[in-house]
Amino acid sequence: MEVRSPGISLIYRLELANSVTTFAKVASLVGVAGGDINAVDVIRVSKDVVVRDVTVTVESREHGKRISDMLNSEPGIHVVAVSDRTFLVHLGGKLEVTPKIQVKNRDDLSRVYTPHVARVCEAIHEDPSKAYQLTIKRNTVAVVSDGTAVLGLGDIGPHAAMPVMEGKAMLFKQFAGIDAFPICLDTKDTDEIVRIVKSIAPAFGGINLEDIGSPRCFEIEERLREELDIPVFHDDQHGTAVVLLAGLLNATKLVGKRLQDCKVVIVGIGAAGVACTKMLLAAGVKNILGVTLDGVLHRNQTYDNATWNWYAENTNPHNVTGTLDEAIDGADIFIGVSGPGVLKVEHLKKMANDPIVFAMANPTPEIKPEEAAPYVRVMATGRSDYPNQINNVLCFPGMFKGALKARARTINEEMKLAAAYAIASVIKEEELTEDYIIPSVFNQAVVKQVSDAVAKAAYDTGVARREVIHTDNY
Ligand SMILES: NC(=O)C1=CN([C@@H]2O[C@H](COP(=O)(O)OP(=O)(O)OC[C@H]3O[C@@H](n4cnc5c(N)ncnc54)[C@H](O)[C@@H]3O)[C@@H](O)[C@H]2O)C=CC1
Ligand SMILES: CC(=O)C(=O)O
Ligand SMILES: [Mg+2]
Repeated sequence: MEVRSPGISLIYRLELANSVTTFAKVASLVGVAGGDINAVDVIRVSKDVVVRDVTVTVESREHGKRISDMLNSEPGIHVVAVSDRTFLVHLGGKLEVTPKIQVKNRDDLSRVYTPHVARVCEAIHEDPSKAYQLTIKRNTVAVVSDGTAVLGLGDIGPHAAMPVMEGKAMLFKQFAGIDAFPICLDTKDTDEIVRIVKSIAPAFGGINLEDIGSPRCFEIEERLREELDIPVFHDDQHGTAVVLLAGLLNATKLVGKRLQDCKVVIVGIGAAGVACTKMLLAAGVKNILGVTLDGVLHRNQTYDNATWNWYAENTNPHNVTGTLDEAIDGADIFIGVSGPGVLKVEHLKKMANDPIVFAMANPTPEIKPEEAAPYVRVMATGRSDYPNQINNVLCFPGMFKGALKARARTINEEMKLAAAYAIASVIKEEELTEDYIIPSVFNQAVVKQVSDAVAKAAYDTGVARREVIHTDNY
């Protein structure tokens, strides 16, 4: 397995005194310190000094700081500033609202705004379904979070959640042409979240719930699904489950096992873990074991968490007890949706032949692919810098594109299964390899096939509200 270290890209702005040092000296110092110079720009030249921006890949923030301190201590080198290229990408946020038409004169003004806009308002008042034709509703999704389960970072709050939600909104637009608004709520109260989302729903054709901690996420989604007539989709549950199933369909095909016959161990029985389990049960898998921080969920115990009681009743057919150490014995498939470092090499050695490991915690997986490589047949993570990225971004753009296209009132099981099979089918049987069980996010066939399959499933199951699909409009 080819593994690349992602590294951190830093830009060092250096003032170099001409009489004392040279850029060659800088390059040598950075190289010896383990930095990898990727680019050099001259910012300013004078008789005495040259100011250069030197872009360096470093292993960690600490490594970057050591290089900065080392350069600063050298005669003739002054580190003016250090910027992290990732932070630069986020400067001022990643999104803006752009009007589709320009207001060039009073006539335009009177049409897009008062007085003539009033006629459009009245038309919608008379027939609310016209909101789909005359407002942004038909192609707009709210990405709603309360910041309580952001990636694997936990409850970091609504302000800190914004970069992720802006990122999701960017992906909606880039991959599916859907306009999405990041909305981070400063409340963890279930009733209040339901009330707020219902109140903002008129502007949107769908609601993508994101990074809301479990078990509250289950009730929030369930109530919103019942009370709203637009699709409500908790991405961390269903997006993840759809992509997981797609990956497993291909991985099991590759290793020559029937998914239904596999023993599957899932660690992290939160939003993603519960939904992945339900998806696998729906796909016919019988032997699933769920592992929490307290061990394997089993029927001899009653849990405070209602979902875990359901889980214990519906999984673990042999009523295994203990920890991951016991659960992993003879497992064909490991699914990690928990946190970093949960899976050890010792666990891998106990798995059945041709182990399949999906270590999906973000940003740091349950085991590093380079550590697992000698012991697994198929390895996948949630990250974009390793092969086999099992990430819900393969699902949500196409899922909503299909649902909006059909003007579906909900997203049902059939639409999710259709999406999973569509993602899996992007890779032809003869193309399948250990490092290619799931298509790239950048493969344009993904959104097309997913959205077509989802829209078809919406029509087949009677939840579509649009009579004819005019694909050109989207
Ligand atoms: N690759 C992907 O597409 C996705 C990855 N994820 C990742 O999965 C993880 C969980 O996400 P959510 O389910 O949304 O969060 P969540 O907060 O709903 O659930 C996480 C669960 O994992 C448990 N957990 C944490 N450490 C554990 C350990 N060492 N052993 C057993 N259980 C442990 C927690 O107690 C909690 O029940 C995160 O790291 C997230 O980034 C989530 C959604 C999509
Ligand atoms: C990918 C994603 O949604 C997560 O890690 O939470
Ligand atoms: Mg998420």
